[in-house]
Amino acid sequence: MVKAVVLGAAGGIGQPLSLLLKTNPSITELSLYDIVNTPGVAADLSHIDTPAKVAGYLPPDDGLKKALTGADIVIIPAGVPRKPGMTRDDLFKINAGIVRDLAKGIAEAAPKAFVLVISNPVNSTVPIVAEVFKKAGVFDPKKIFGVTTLDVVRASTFVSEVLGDLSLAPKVTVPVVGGHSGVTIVPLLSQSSHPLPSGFSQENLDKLVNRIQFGGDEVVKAKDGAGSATLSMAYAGADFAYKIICAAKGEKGIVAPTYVNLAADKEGGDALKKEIGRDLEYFSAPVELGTEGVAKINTLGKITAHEANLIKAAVPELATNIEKGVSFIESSKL
Ligand SMILES: NC(=O)C1=CN([C@@H]2O[C@H](COP(=O)(O)OP(=O)(O)OC[C@H]3O[C@@H](n4cnc5c(N)ncnc54)[C@H](O)[C@@H]3O)[C@@H](O)[C@H]2O)C=CC1
Ligand SMILES: O=C([O-])CC(=O)C(=O)O
Repeated sequence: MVKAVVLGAAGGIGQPLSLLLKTNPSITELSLYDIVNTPGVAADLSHIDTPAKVAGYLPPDDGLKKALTGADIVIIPAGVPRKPGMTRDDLFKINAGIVRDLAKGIAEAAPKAFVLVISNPVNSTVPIVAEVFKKAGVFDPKKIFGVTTLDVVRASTFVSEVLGDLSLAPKVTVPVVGGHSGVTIVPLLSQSSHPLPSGFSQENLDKLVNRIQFGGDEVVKAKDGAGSATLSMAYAGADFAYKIICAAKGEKGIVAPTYVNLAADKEGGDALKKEIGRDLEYFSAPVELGTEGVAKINTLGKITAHEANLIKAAVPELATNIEKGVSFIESSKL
């Protein structure tokens, strides 16, 4: 029995994500919460002939609490998306408060659930969830994840395009580490399961790295004011949620990059901090998932001098983003 909850379920990501979760036969209960429209989305999805029992909730009558009670996994795509010209950090003003209040609800109604944060800016919203949980006395660093899977999905796709064969995309794996915004997104292309063509120039490598780092902007620009990535994000979010569920059920050897509190695995986290040369509290690293969430944080391993420079460039911005999330909760009345 697995109960999955989507907070922000009526939105651009929320709806297709809920659809994909409904088609996942290992989910037996699917609970949809938003400030609008969830009864309709839930009624629609409930006609699909898969096992999950679907229910929609709105804020009145303790809707958040009802949606969350008994949750095994909570996925949060609630909040506003970017428009052209905005950075993810520009979303902090609105999304920080939304994520804080939802985290408070989770800490009260489902403190043991796995929490997957999609809402941007992820580099700051994950610390926000963690700080709310700390204040509530229910913090378990193994169970809170920033979803960076879309960066991994993009890297697989763009590398397979470079290789001239999109049919390779599902098999190409590239660890993408750091965080989830601009230069904090660091693809370790030297560790790609499918190496880049021999003679691939530095100029082309720079272009490829830049495309992975700013893939979100590519979509924001193409949507021209109508929001940011929703369908590819729903795919990525459902994929990561499925990995968490499989690992929770005891499947071994599932490793995925995700943005976590490095205290989740002290030994691995400390080794990673040494590698990156800074005592960051959060970082997206390849994480081995287990029955309790984070089982092991892997280090970056062998990287090139160019990749080391990308990490160096990512670290100060990450530190600022983390601090911003932490101090937001320090100064919030909960
Ligand atoms: N982690 C990642 O890789 C990605 C993250 N995102 C982020 O995901 C978030 C959502 O994006 P979209 O779905 O495109 O936006 P959207 O505006 O289409 O949907 C957001 C939904 O959140 C709901 N919402 C607002 N306040 C809420 C509250 N207090 N409680 C519950 N629901 C609430 C809205 O009613 C709306 O249905 C944005 O912050 C966006 O930047 C988007 C793409 C990728
Ligand atoms: O770019 C955005 O604002 C949405 C996002 O995080 C992404 O697509 O990676």
